[in-house]
Amino acid sequence: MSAHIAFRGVSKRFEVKVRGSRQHTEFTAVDGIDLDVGRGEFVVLVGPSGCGKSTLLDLLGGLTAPSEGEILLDGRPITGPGLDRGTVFQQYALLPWRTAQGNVEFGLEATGVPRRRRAERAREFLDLVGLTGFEDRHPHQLSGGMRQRVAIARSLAYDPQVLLMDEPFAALDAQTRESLQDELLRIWQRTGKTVVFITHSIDEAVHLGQRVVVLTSRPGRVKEVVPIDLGDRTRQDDLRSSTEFARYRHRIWDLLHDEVSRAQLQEKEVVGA
Ligand SMILES: Nc1ncnc2c1ncn2[C@@H]1O[C@H](COP(=O)(O)OP(=O)(O)OP(=O)(O)O)[C@@H](O)[C@H]1O
Repeated sequence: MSAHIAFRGVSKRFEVKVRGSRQHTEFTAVDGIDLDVGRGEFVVLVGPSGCGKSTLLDLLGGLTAPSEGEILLDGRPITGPGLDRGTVFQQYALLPWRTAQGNVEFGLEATGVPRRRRAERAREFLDLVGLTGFEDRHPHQLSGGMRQRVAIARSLAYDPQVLLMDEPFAALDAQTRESLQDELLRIWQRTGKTVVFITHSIDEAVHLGQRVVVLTSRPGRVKEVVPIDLGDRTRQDDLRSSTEFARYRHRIWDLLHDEVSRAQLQEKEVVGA
């Protein structure tokens, strides 16, 4: 199961206090976002710090509502959180007192799946992320990469249509990160989910995305959408050192470079204000 996502003129403003006064002012985090993500597509969002990437994911998750515009999931507006969307954050967000198995089952408890079926399903998805044999370990007995695999298994087990990933591999070492990227691509191919993935890493964006959406500095707008045509990445050993990979990396770096400089200037203005 997967779903089509449509952002239609989405803006998000926050009320913020004016420093040194009781007054509030409006702060535009993202502005006029129009974007379609196809069923089963893997889209990566990149942009300078503070450009509104997490805000967009919160909107998709239904944790906040747009100030303008709407987000449609298979044509229906998102009005709140739901089991049709699963989220994986940078921090593992696992329950420390539950085993890997217990954490994955936890995700299923809200869905009304009977207990025995929950256990089977949890085992199935722990197997999918390569954790067979680790079912009974608690989070503190697992490595960072393994914990993130549990988080992915937990999100997939209740069969959401969309997987939302907010820098899920940012806290991991380079090798673990690369192997989890490959694993995620294999899981995506097997499950056919629509994936929206946020990262600060250009390499990660090129490696994972079928399209990379480059956002402008604050307020976040779509600067450019770059289609990445690298074929089936799971079948190529040394993709990251290929010339096409380098070309995409350079293209996105170019697009981001100006925006990052602008974002740094904005930060200086805020600090100096
Ligand atoms: N609840 C809130 N109230 C006020 N401002 C907010 C709120 N949430 C986010 N912001 C502001 O909106 C802007 C976008 O934040 P967001 O976290 O979406 O950016 P980001 O691109 O994910 O940043 P980073 O890459 O650093 O994680 C920031 O300037 C942030 O301070």
